[in-house]
Amino acid sequence: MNQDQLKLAVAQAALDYIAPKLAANSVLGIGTGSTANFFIDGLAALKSQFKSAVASSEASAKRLRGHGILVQDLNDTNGLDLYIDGADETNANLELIKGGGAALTREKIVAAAAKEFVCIADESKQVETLGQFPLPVEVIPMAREYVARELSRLGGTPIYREGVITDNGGLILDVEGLSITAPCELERQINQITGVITNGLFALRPADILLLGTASGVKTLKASD
Ligand SMILES: O=C(CO)[C@H](O)[C@H](O)COP(=O)(O)O
Repeated sequence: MNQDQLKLAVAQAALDYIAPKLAANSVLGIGTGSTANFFIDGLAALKSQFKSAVASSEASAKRLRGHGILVQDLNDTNGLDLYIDGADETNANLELIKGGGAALTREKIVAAAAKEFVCIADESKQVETLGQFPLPVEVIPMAREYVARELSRLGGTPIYREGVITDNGGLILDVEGLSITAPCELERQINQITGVITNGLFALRPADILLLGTASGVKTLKASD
């Protein structure tokens, strides 16, 4: 199976996982990226079984609406039942790096508001220690170089993702060369830097369940399985 086939398989597994949990008033948080897109396309068939979706990006909102799924503003909901999204990296604790698609801040907000976070990823995303994938950090534009200097002091090499402006008007620095052995601590530390909107570590709010696409089928993993 190639990577796209693995992504499709985990998207289908996520649809099977959430289907029995859906109710007429369910509001779903929906992520961003190619794996999430497979999920959104499959979700169209279930649209009569839940109320609405809150999207973690304008791109996902557009795709959801294209399938006739009602998209709500998070502020108009009373929280989310489930959040389904991909990841750039995951470790055994289901701590993640996200933000390869520059949607990390809204993804983190949607994750925070959700009762259950279902992560869907192919096996290339599984690592022992987070940090092989450069850690995205969203910053206020005028703080870009200041934040970059502070991130260098933490031992990383920040690279400005040129030409990218997030849905929030922020910029992205991708921090290379980090070996993240204490993800919660680093997540807090980076968020303390003035000018940082948020960073792509999902350790303080990790996934609750990981559906991992492997050559031998989709595995269902919980933290430290
Ligand atoms: O965090 C994300 C977007 O900001 C995505 O979940 C992450 O980049 C994975 O993307 P893909 O499913 O295309 O591999």
